[in-house]
Amino acid sequence: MCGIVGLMAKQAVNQGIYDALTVLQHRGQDAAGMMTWNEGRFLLRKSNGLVRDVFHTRHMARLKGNLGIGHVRYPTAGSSSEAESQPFYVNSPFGITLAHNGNLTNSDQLKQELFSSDLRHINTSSDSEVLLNVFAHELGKQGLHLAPGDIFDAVRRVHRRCRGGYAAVSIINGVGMVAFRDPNGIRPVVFGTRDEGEGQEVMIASESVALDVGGFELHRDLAPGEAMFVDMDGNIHTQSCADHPRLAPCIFEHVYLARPDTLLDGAYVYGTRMQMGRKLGDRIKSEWPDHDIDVVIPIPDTSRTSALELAQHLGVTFREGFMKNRYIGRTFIMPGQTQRKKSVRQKLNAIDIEFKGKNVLLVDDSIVRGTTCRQIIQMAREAGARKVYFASAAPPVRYPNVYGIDMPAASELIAHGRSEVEVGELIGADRMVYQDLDDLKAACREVNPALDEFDCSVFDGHYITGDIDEAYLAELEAMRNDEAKLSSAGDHALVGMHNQEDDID
Ligand SMILES: O=P(O)(O)OC[C@H]1O[C@H](OP(=O)(O)OP(=O)(O)O)[C@H](O)[C@@H]1O
Ligand SMILES: NC(=O)CC[C@H](N)C(=O)O
Ligand SMILES: [Mg+2]
Repeated sequence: MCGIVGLMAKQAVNQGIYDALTVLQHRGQDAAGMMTWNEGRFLLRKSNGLVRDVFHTRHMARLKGNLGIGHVRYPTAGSSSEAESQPFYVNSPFGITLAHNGNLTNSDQLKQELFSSDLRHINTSSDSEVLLNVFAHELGKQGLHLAPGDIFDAVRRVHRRCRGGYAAVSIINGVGMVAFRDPNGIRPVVFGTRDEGEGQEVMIASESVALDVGGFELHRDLAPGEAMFVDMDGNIHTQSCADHPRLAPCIFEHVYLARPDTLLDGAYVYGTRMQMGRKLGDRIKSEWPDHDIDVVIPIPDTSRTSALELAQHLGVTFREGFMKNRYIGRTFIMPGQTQRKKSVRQKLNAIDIEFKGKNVLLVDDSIVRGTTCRQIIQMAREAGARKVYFASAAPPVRYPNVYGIDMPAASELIAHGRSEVEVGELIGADRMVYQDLDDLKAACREVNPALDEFDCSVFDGHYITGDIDEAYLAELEAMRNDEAKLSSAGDHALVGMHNQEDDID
């Protein structure tokens, strides 16, 4: 769940891309990058860090041009080296740059094919570099003069070759901007336009909030398997490029990943989270009608929307019992468990008077590794709570994610192989309440009834791309568990080939 943005405007795009990336920062805090296109040349700045730390005034001044793409990264493949931050670039054919949100599940096989049949070299361990090269190779078959149909044909072959979840935005030197979404629509991507008197300007982004901030009118989501091409005059061309498209978006976007003010596949995330709160309230009403909850307390930030609705639905007082340090980012998407653990207490502090002598129901949007809830329950007890109950607006997370969320190791998931009651005992709760998976789906459908299928793999272990088996998951776990990532942390010292001398500071 990285964030991507593409912008074609009538004036310089650097500031517009920067602003969009800051709005998408919640999708990736590890690295940020921007590639602009100016008079036939690409200009790049990318580095590890938050948007505000990566782009300084001197970088912004050099990122010239009316066309560009940007990325905020939360790695799910390869290393966290700067060299694997995005956008990526390849010189043939034409000169192409690409930014990707998602994760390819057949990237090893593709890498092999790229080398042995397509005569292309992949220089990093990033699956995004693989995706770019597959796209480049397929475009190369279309000849020198690209019509929209040529680009769509190339994307069609990309879909045939690539497996997994992917939303990508790309610039082809001198030709235009391209975006495409995987045939299952797992990862989100939307587009919109703005006209400030000089003609149509186009923005493509992971979430509609980026368009809101830039003053763009949202047109719609890209459909699963659909590609979009914006020519150099700003004309938009779209075409479905998948053989069997079906919409099965990642339901975890609604649970945690996306901002509440985002509209995803026709459903406001704010609305779906409210419905999650109501459904959870219903479950408490039916399974625990004689509950003795005095107060409902959210665990900021993401659970707030559901917790407030749950409290109202139950008719119980809602109170903000934890104060959040606004200068600490999201803990779940931090790279290592030590950092994640330390950050919970740095981020959240209890307000004693809301806990003293009370039976509190703490509500979180989800429990993944259990890092947050274990410490929060402890803090609630230290603050004087009599009973500490815990509710999760999502069902138990029991299976790894392979489509762009960094949950690669089942053994690190607190609910893996455990019942709901066992999780409650392990985290030290006096009672545990989880959302039911059918209720979670129903919560989303209540906001947009057209949403039929979802990728719910982290909850039900069903991988909709059909290519995931035990061996794949075992290999992924071995490669990307926290310890393995820690031992490759020295990768930060790698030299990135992308850096121009004046990019390095
Ligand atoms: O069980 P865990 O492994 O701790 O993961 C789940 C927690 O992590 C997320 O919070 P985060 O701090 O990332 O972001 P938020 O401020 O948006 O809630 C999520 O909202 C849960 O609180
Ligand atoms: N979270 C993502 O979308 C990650 C994109 C890509 N797989 C990377 O690791 O950079
Ligand atoms: Mg949270």
